[in-house]
Amino acid sequence: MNADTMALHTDKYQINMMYAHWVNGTHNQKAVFDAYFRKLPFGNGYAVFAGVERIVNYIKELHFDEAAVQYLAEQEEQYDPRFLEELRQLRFTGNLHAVKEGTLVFPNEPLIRVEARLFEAQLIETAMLNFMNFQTLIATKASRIRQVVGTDTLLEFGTRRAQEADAAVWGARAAYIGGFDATSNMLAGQQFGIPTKGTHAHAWVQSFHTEEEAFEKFAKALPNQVSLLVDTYDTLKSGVPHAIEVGKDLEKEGKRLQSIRLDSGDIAYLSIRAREMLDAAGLPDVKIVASNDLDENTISDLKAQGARVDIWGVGTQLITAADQPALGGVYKIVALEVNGEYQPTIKISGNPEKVTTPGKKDIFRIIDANRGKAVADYICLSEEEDVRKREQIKLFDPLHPYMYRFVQDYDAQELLTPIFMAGQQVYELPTLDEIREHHKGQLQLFWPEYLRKLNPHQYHVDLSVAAWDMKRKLLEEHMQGKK
Ligand SMILES: Nc1ncnc2c1ncn2[C@@H]1O[C@H](COP(=O)(O)OP(=O)(O)OP(=O)(O)O)[C@@H](O)[C@H]1O
Ligand SMILES: O=P(O)(O)OC[C@H]1O[C@H](OP(=O)(O)OP(=O)(O)O)[C@H](O)[C@@H]1O
Ligand SMILES: O=C(O)c1cccnc1
Repeated sequence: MNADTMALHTDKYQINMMYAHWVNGTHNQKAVFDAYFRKLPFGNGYAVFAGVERIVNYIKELHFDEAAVQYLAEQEEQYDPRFLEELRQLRFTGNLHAVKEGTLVFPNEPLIRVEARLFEAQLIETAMLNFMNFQTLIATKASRIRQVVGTDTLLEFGTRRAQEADAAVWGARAAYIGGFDATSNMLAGQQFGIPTKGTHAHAWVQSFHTEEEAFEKFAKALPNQVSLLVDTYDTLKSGVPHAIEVGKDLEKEGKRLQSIRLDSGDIAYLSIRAREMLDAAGLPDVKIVASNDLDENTISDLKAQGARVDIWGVGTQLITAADQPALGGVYKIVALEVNGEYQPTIKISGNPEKVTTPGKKDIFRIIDANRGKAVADYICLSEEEDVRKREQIKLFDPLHPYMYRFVQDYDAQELLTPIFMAGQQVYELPTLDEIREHHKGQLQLFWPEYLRKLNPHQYHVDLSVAAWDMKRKLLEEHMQGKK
C-alpha cells in the first residue's frame, strides 16, 4: 500500500469523532495520547518494538487527496462540506515521541506518545496501532526464535503464508530486526536491503526425469549458490547420496556445495544421519538447512535431540505469529489541554489493569550502574524533576504499592525519543543494521532470567510517586462522584 494514499486507512469512528469535534468547535484542542500494550505475547518475558519507520512514512505523507475527500463526501453521514475543506488542509502538526525500533519493551509503558490537536491525534490511532501491533508481534516472535537457536543461521520463509503482501514484506523486516539473518522475499530485500537467500523447491526436482539430473543441472546453473533439497523421494537413500555426488563434482571445479535442505520427516534423525554421510564423504563444510512448520518450540526440541542443523528456515509460524496472532496494543487519551494547560484524564475500569495512567509521561530504563543491567522501567510525569538528577528513586509495584525499594546508584536511559516536533520530522531513521545492533545491545542489558522462552521473570514497569499519586487522586475523585 502506498504511503501517500493512507489517510483513509483509519476506522470510520475516527472520522466521525473528528467531525463531531469540528462541529463542536473542539477539534483544535490539544491532547496527549499513549500507545501501549497490556500483555506480552507468546508468554515471552519482553517484546521487541518495531513499526517506527512505517509510522514515520505514514505521518510524513498524511493528507486527504481529492479522491479521499470525494469518497467522504458520499458517506451517509453527510459531512458538512466545510469539514471536508478542513480535511483538505490537514497535515500532522503535532509532536510524536516513540521508543526506538529494536528496543525491548514491556506492558503498560507508553511506546508512542502523541501530542496533537484532537483532530489529528484521533485520525492516526488506527494506522499507528496497525503498524506497531503487527511489526512488534513479529519482531518479538523472531527474537524468541533467535533465543533458542544461538548462533545458527535463521532464514525467513513466510511470504506464501503471510496475511497478504504488506504483512509479508513488513514482517520480513520485523523478523530481521528480531534476529533473522535473511529473507526469501525479494521485495523486502530490495526495499529494505535485507540479505536474501533461497534454495529450490520439490518442483525443480520433479521437473526432471531423475533427482541426479535435477541436482546436476541446478549446480551447473548456480555454481556459487548450490543448495539442494534432498527429500523429494528418499532423503537418506537417494537425496543425500545424490547431493554428495554433486558436492564432489563441484569440489573438482574448485567450487562447493553450500547446503542441503531437509523439509520433511524426522529432522533430528535425518540431520544426524545426513551429517555423518556428508562428513564421511569429505564434505564437512556442507551445511544442513531444515524447514517444515518450525517454530521456537520445535527448534528447541530438535536441538535437545541433537539435531545437526546449521540453518533454520522458518515461515508460517513466524509470519502469522501462529500461537498468538495479534498484539493487543491500545491508544488512550491521557491529558487534554484546557486554557493552555494539560489536565490529566483517566479511563476507569472494573479491571484495575485497564485503568489508564493519566498525564503526560516519560519513561526511563533504570540501569544498575555497577552491574550494567536493567533494574526496572520507570514511568514519571513529564513535569517532574528530571530522574537523572535525583539522589535516589523509589521503585514500587503500581498494583501492589506496599512492595517497594530504593535505588541509588543508577543510570536512567530515556526511552521516548522525539520523532516529530510541531509536525516536522526531527528523527533521522537509523539503518536496518543499526536497528539490529541496537536490538542485540538491548538483550545484553537484561539478565537471562527475563529473556528465557519458558516462564521468564517478570520485568518491572513502575510508576513514579507523583504519577501514582495523580492516578490515585483521579480515581478518588471518580469514586466520590466528582466526575
Ligand atoms: N524429531 C522431531 N521432533 C519433533 N518434531 C519434529 C521432529 N522432526 C520433525 N518435526 C516436526 O514435526 C512436524 C512434522 O509434520 P508432518 O508430519 O506434517 O511432516 P512430514 O510429514 O514429515 O512432512 P510433509 O507432510 O511436509 O511431507 C513438523 O512441524 C516438523 O518440523
Ligand atoms: O513450513 P514453513 O515454516 O511455512 O516454511 C516454508 C515452507 O514452504 C515451502 O513448502 P510449502 O509450504 O510450499 O509446501 P510443503 O510444506 O507442503 O512442502 C518450504 O518447503 C517450507 O516447508
Ligand atoms: O528457499 C527456500 O528454500 C524456501 C523459500 C520459501 C519457502 N520455502 C523455502
